[in-house]
Parts: sequence; C-alpha cells; structure tokens
Amino acid sequence: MNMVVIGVTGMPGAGKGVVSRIAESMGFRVIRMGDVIRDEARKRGEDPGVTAVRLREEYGKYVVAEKCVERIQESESEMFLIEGIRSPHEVEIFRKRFPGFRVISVFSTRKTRFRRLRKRQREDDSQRYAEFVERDERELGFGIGDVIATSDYMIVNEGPIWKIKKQAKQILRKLAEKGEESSRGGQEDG
Ligand SMILES: Nc1ncnc2c1ncn2[C@@H]1O[C@H](COP(=O)(O)OP(=O)(O)OP(=O)(O)O)[C@@H](O)[C@H]1O
Repeated sequence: MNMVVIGVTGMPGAGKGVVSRIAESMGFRVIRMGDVIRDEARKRGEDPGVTAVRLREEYGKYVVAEKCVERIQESESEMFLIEGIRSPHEVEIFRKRFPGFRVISVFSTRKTRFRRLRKRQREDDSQRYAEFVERDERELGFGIGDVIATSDYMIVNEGPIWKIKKQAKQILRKLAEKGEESSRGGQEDG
C-alpha cells in the first residue's frame, strides 16, 4: 500500500481532535502539530503560544512541518493524519514530500468554538473571550485562513458530534482506499 498522508486544519475548538480520534480508531497514526509545539514549550518553560511564534522566528516558517515529516519518516505506519496545519508553507512542505497529500478543514462558528473551549479547559484554553480572540488572531497570522480556503474537504461542525464523526469516517475511508488503489497501479484523480 502507498503511504496515505492527510492534514487536518481548523480554528481552535473547531473539532480537529474529533477527526483525529476517528482516524486513530481507523488505524491512522496521528501526529499533532500542537504536541510538537507543546513538547518544545515544556522543554523551554514557555507558554505554547509564545513558543509557536519563537520557533518560527528562530528556525523559519517550515520548522514545525519539518519536525512532523521526521516523525512520519521514522514511523513504520502507512497511514498518517497530521492534525493542526496552520500555514500554507506547511501545506507546501507536505505536498512536496507526500504525493497525494490532502487537507481536510473543520469549520465551526466563533460562538460555538468559544463555548466548546470554555468547557474543555485544556492548559491553553481561555475562559475569557478577549484571550480566545487573541488566540484566533495569532492563528490567522500564520495564514490558517488560506489553508482552510484551499482545503480539499470541508466539514462544518455545528451539529451533534455523531455527525462530524460520520462525515470524517466517510472522507478518511475514501482517502485510505485511494492509497490502496494507487499502490495497485490505479489512477489518481489528481
Ligand atoms: N459537534 C460537537 N458537539 C459537541 N462537542 C464537540 C463537537 N465537536 C467538538 N466538540 C468538543 O469541543 C471541544 C473542542 O474540540 P476539539 O478538541 O476537537 O477542537 P480542536 O479543533 O482540536 O481545537 P484545538 O485546536 O484548540 O485543539 C472538545 O472537547 C470536543 O469534544
């Protein structure tokens, strides 16, 4: 089977994690760009938001994507899902390294996302709307809007959770099958 590499993008709280967990249950190896940054932030004793910006300043805009490529190349798996793509430069890297790379974006309104994050309460989740908006702005500054606008698939996640799970499963199954077809010499549809 040919390697299948899929990227997932979306604003904070949109539901990327839900898609990743479905992918994991289908046998995908999930690589979280946020974890790459959080690991580094922990080492530096910094806030992950600060590290995200500094890493790019210190090593350039490709650094997080390059770290993900390394993790993929070191792995034995055949199917990968990269969660948390934030810039068109990152997409460029993955497209170059992995032919057939596809991007799925997840969209939810700001109102819905804030409500979800307030409930989730992860270390970098804000209880204050102003902080939440600041985080949104930071992500938009990386060019995530362009990645969403040019994605190959879009899931609108405003309904019940089973709905996004079902849609994610359908898309992932299709992309996994494509990987199998191309390894048998089938045509890719571009
Ligand atoms: N359709 C939904 N209905 C109810 N809860 C949902 C739905 N989608 C996501 N959630 C919940 O909202 C929270 C945020 O979703 P998730 O963690 O997947 O977002 P994310 O896009 O990965 O955000 P981040 O970039 O901040 O990690 C989670 O607790 C998740 O379980």
